[in-house]
Amino acid sequence: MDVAVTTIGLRKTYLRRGTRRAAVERLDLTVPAGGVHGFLGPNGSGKTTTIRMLLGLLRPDSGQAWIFGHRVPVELPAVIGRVGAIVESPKFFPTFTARQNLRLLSDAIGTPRTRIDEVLEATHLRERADDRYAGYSLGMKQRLAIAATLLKDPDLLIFDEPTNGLDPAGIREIRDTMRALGDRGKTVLVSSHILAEVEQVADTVSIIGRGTLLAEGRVADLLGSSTQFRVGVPDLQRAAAVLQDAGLPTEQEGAFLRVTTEDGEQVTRLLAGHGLFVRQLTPMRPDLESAFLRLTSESGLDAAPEAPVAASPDELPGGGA
Ligand SMILES: Nc1ncnc2c1ncn2[C@@H]1O[C@H](COP(=O)(O)OP(=O)(O)OP(=O)(O)O)[C@@H](O)[C@H]1O
Repeated sequence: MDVAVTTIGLRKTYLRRGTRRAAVERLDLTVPAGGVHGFLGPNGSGKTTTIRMLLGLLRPDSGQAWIFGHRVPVELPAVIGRVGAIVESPKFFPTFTARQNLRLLSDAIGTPRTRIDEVLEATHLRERADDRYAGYSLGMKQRLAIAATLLKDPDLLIFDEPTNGLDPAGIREIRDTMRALGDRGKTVLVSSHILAEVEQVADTVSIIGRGTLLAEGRVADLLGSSTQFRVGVPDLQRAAAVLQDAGLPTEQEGAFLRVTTEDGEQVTRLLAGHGLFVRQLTPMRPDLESAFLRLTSESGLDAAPEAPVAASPDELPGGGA
C-alpha cells in the first residue's frame, strides 16, 4: 500500500493553568495514498494539533511523522509543494471577485493562470467566479478556499473540519468536491467530529480519542455486520414477549420492534411459530457514530478525566503552543 502520511508515537503536550496535558499522545497514524481518509474524533481530541504538526506549524514533543516518505518538519520543503491545506479560514479580499482573488494568489505562488478556470470548475464556482467574495455564501467561501489549495495541483489535501458552520447543501457540496478529488487519485485527509458526514465520503478512517488512535481501517470493516433488526409485526406486545422469552433483547420503537441478534431467520421462525407473521424485517446497519461511541466507551475515554502528564523536556519557545 502506498502511504501518504505516517506518524509514529507523535506527542504534543500543552501547559494549561500550570498543568501539562497531552493533546496528542503517542499517535500512530497511517493515511493511504489516494482516496478520502477521515480523521475522526470528538472536539478536543487532538485533530487540529496533529494536522498543525504535520504542516510544520507546531513542533511535536516527540515522535516522528512523514509525508510521502519525507520526514516532517525537517524535510517539509521537499514535499510542501505537493501539499495543500486549509487549517483556518483563509483570508480573501472581500471586494475582489473569486477570480481576482485566485489570480493574485496564483501570481504569488507562481502557478500558471490557466489553472484558475480548472480549479473554479473543480469546485463548481465557475458561474459565480466574477461575483464579489463578500457576497458569497459560507459554502461558496469554503469552496473558494479549496479552489485556492488546488492551484498548485497538490497530491495531498488536508482539510481541518471543512464543513464547520455549513448548512446541509453546503456540506454536500464540500463532500462532493472531496469525493471527486479522491476519485482523481488525490489523497484527501479530512478531519471531522461529525462522523455521519465523513462516513458518506471516506474510503478509510482513523478514529482518535484523547490524542490516541482508537481504530483505523476501511469504513465498511469498522462498521462490522448488522447486529440489530427492525421488525414489523401485527401484535407488537405479544411479539416482544415471544422474542424476549427466547433471550433476544427487544425494544419497541414506534410501530416496530428493534431486536438485537445476528440471526434474522431466528426472528421470523420464532414469531411464525406463535402465529405472528412478520411483514417487515430490516437489518439495521450500525453507523460510524455507534462504532465511535462504542470505541470511546470501551476505552473509557468518554468518562475518564483528562489526566495531567509528566513534564516534557521541550515546551519550545516559538513551538507554536
Ligand atoms: N495552544 C494551546 N494551548 C493549550 N491547550 C491547547 C492549545 N491548543 C489546543 N489545546 C488543547 O489540546 C487539546 C486538543 O485540541 P485540538 O484543537 O487539537 O483538538 P481537535 O480534535 O482539533 O478539536 P476540535 O474538533 O474542537 O477542533 C484540547 O484539549 C485543547 O484544549
